[in-house]
Amino acid sequence: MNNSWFVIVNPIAGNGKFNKYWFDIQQELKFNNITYEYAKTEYSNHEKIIVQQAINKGYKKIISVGGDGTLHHIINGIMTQNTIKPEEITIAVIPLGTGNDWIKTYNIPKNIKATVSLIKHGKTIFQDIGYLELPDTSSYFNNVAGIGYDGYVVNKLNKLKRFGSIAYLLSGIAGLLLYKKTTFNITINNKSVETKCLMTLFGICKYSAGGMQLTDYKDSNNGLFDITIAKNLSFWDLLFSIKKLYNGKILQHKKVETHLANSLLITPKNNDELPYIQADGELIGRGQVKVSILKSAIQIVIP
Ligand SMILES: Nc1ncnc2c1ncn2[C@@H]1O[C@H](COP(=O)(O)OP(=O)(O)OP(=O)(O)O)[C@@H](O)[C@H]1O
Repeated sequence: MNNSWFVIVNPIAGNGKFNKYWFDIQQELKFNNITYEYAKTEYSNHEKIIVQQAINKGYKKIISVGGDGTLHHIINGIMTQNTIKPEEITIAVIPLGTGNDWIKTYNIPKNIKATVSLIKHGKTIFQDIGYLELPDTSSYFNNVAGIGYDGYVVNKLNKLKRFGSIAYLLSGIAGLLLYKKTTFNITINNKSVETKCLMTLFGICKYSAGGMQLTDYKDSNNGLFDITIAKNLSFWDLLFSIKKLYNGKILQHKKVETHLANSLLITPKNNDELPYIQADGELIGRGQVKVSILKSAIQIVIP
C-alpha cells in the first residue's frame, strides 16, 4: 500500500490554466509536506488508464487537477478496475476547469492554497455514483447526466465554453430554435409516462451547465437521483427564465416535473434522430438509456 497521493493533471483543462497554476500547485503540495507522484494526461480518457495504473501500483489517494471532465474520466477508471474496492479510494480535486460544477455542491474552494490545505486537513465523506447503460456503451457519472437538449449542447456547443459563460449560455438558448424535441417513454419507480421532452436530467450533485441548478438537489449520498423532466419548454420559456436556471426556480415551471428514484429507463420514440446523452458534461452516446445508482460508492475530500 502506498500512502502518498497520485496526482492526475489535465494540461488542457480550463483554457490554459495549467501553465499558469501548475508550478504553484506543486509548490503548495511540497510546502504542506504532501508526498505525491504525478502524471499528465496526453489525450481525453487517458485519465482512466493513468488512475488504473496508479491503483495497480498501490495508490489509494488520488488528486484530480482539471475540470469536471477530468474527474469524470478518473471516476470511470476507479469504478471499472478490479484491484481494490472503489469505496477504499479517496478522491480530492484541485479545480482547474472552466465550469468546475462538481466542486460547487461541497463549497470546495478554487483557491490553490485553500484546496491543498483541504487535502491535508479536510474530512472525507461518501458519495453516490450513477451508472448509464446505452445499447452500445456504458459510463459512470458523479455529478449530473441527462438525455436530450443537454446532450445536444455538449455535442454541438461545448467548444464555446472558452468564449465565456455568457456566450455559452446564449448559444445554448439560441440552439433551441433549431433543436427538434423527442418524445420519450420514461419509466420511473415502475411507472411509465410518454411525453414530448426537451430533456430529462438525473442528478447526484447540485450544479451543472456552468453553475445552473436544473435538478432539485437533496443529498449526494441518499441512494437516489434528483430527476428533472423538462417537457415542452420553448426558446421563449428559457429566454425569460435565465435567472431561474441559476437559482433553481426553473424547477417550479409548469412544464417541469421533478422526481426522486434510484433507477430509470428512457426510451426515445423517434429512431431517426436519436437524442444525445451526456454525463458530467462529457458526451456518452445516443439512444435508449438505463440509469442506476451505486450508493456511497466513492470517498471524497470536502471542507
Ligand atoms: N491532454 C489532453 N488533450 C486533450 N484532451 C484532454 C487531455 N487530457 C484530458 N483531456 C480531456 O479534456 C476534456 C476537458 O477537460 P475538463 O472537463 O477537465 O476541462 P474543462 O472543460 O475546462 O472544465 P469543465 O468541464 O469543468 O468546464 C475532458 O474530456 C478530458 O478528458
